[in-house]
Amino acid sequence: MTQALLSLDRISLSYGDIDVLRDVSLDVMPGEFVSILGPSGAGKSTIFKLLTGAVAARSGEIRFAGRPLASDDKPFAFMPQRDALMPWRRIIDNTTLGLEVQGMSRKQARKQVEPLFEEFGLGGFEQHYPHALSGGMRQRAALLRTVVQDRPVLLLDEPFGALDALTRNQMQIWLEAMWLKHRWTIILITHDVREAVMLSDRIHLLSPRPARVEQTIAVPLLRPRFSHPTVRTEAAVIETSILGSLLSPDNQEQEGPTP
Ligand SMILES: Nc1ncnc2c1ncn2[C@@H]1O[C@H](COP(=O)(O)OP(=O)(O)OP(=O)(O)O)[C@@H](O)[C@H]1O
Repeated sequence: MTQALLSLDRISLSYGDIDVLRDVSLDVMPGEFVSILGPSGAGKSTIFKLLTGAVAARSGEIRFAGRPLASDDKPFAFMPQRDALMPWRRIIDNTTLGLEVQGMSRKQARKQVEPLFEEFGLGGFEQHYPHALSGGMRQRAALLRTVVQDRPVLLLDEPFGALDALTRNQMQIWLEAMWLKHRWTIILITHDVREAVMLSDRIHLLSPRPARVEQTIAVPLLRPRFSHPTVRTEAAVIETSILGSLLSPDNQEQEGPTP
């Protein structure tokens, strides 16, 4: 059996008195597209903060490639909810930012990102500023900045949450095509059940806070999914079942005060 690339084993975490994660266990296989789905405030973004070292667990273990994750291990490239493009930097220089932070010169970093602009649908926009780009283009630029860091795992925190429905759908189709080509290991946080079903190999469904993994759902649908009419029908059945779990009375209760 293939070894998990990443595993969280019984992770618990609090912010002061607020219990956020309680015994969260999940794993991600190499090259897998995994989603984390759960109610608002459950603790989804906290899992990414934990992986990127912004917060520490009270108990439990994170393992990466079979070893406990050390504090100076940096196997994750993180794309935040908002694109976080710097308005005063041209798109090319926004996409080099992650590499520059790692210590690469801007000149060298530009050489690395330039060949990828066409593939990310940004060809010809290298010298533009972010305000001149559509919402979808800005998200692709933010994803390009994340991908070029060449880390083993991409952490995408609701990357399409702020987009209109049509652009969002186009971005999902594009992301699946890019994933099929590159086979990145992706963890996607989303509120959108259909998005999780259409994109993921597996979905880790969180309970309300304090979060634990309520269910892990395999999505064994053919790919590419968006161009298969029968896949859409099968996806709708999985989506209905997940919505049933999320909306069940057990899943509506929150423990303690909402901060
Ligand atoms: N720095 C912090 N200090 C105190 N409480 C926090 C802090 N960060 C997050 N929280 C609380 O922890 C809980 C989990 O937050 P988190 O952002 O991880 O949830 P989420 O599932 O990503 O939410 P959403 O889907 O709404 O983005 C929330 O109740 C939030 O208010």
